[in-house]
Order: sequence, then C-alpha cells, then structure tokens
Amino acid sequence: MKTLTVSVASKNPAKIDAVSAVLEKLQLGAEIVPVDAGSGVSAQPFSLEETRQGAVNRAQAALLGKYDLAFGLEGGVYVLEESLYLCNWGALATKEGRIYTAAGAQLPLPERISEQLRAGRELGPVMDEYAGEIGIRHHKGAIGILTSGLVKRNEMFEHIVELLAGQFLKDSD
Ligand SMILES: O=P(O)(O)OP(=O)(O)OP(=O)(O)OC[C@H]1O[C@@H](n2cnc3c(O)ncnc32)[C@H](O)[C@@H]1O
Repeated sequence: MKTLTVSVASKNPAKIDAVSAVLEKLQLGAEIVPVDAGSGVSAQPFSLEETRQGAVNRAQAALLGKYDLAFGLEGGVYVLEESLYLCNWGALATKEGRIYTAAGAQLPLPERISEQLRAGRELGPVMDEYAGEIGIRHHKGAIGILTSGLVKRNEMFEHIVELLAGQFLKDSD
C-alpha cells in the first residue's frame, strides 16, 4: 500500500504528538509533516462554532495541494450559563475534498481565568500566569492544570484524532 502523507496544521508539540501517537497505533506507516496553517478565526476563539471553524480552516489550509490527509486542531472557549468552558475541536481534510470533524473534552474555567479572557487576553499566557509555569499550551495544557495532570492536552487531542481517523477509516472500508 502507498504510504499516506499526512500534515498537521501546527508546530505545537501537544498537537503533533497526538497525531503521531494515533497514526502509530493504527500502524498506517504514515509520514507526518507539521506545517504552518492559519486558523482564519480569532487568536482566542470564543464559541464552539468559531473553535470548530478554526480547526476546519487549519485542516483545509494544511493540505497545501500535496498531502493525502491534513489534521487541524484548535482550542477555544465558549459561554455556558455565564461560565466560560474550555473546548477543543479537530478536523481532518482529505485531498478528495472530504472533511471530518470531532470535538473533545470540555470543562469550566475558574472565574479568575475567565475574567481575564473576557477582558481580551488569550488563554495560553493567562494559564501560564495562573500556574506559574511557561508554555503550558505546548504540553499539559489548561486541561492538565485543571485536572491535576490526570488528562493532558496531547492526550485530549489524541482522543479527537481517534474520532477523526475512525470516521475516515469507516468511510474507507
Ligand atoms: O501553535 P498553535 O497550533 O496555534 O497552538 P495554540 O495552542 O497556540 O493555539 P490554539 O488555536 O489551539 O488555541 C487558541 C488559543 O487558546 C489557547 N489555548 C487553547 N487551549 C489551551 C490549553 O489547553 N492550554 C493553554 N492555552 C490554550 C492558546 O494558547 C491560544 O491562545
């Protein structure tokens, strides 16, 4: 079978590691290439729709007219009953023009963090300040900090990538 070429629309290790882990598990022998691909939405998406759209835009942009498959993964927040929730979306684009989407874990953000996002700041630096660490978004993520390390950002994205790859494999049966 021809080796699949797969791009990931990010240089963020939490996202690249998630795609690598799932493709390894599936033993597809795919070659993974991290590429820069803009989300086309705000730096801090503020709704489920916007976060999902960011993932779709990234996946489509990352095909670059030369990869078989491209994954776009996007983190954002949305408002539910006056609280801000962390949300995560993924999209898988195929060179034939198909798009698969899936969402991952969602959990409420502490009010101390939410108020800073409402004031226009991005979650990445706000999370670093909150936890007294640097570059949280590149490894354990907000979800890691808020779950005492029980669920890390790469693991959360792995689940999304499985939901995407699973839908793709079902269609390829
Ligand atoms: O390099 P890229 O792929 O852009 O990854 P990113 O983490 O910077 O960007 P996202 O588009 O996934 O997330 C949008 C914003 O929300 C922040 N964010 C989202 N999820 C997060 C998490 O779990 N932990 C920390 N910051 C997060 C992130 O830092 C951005 O400011």
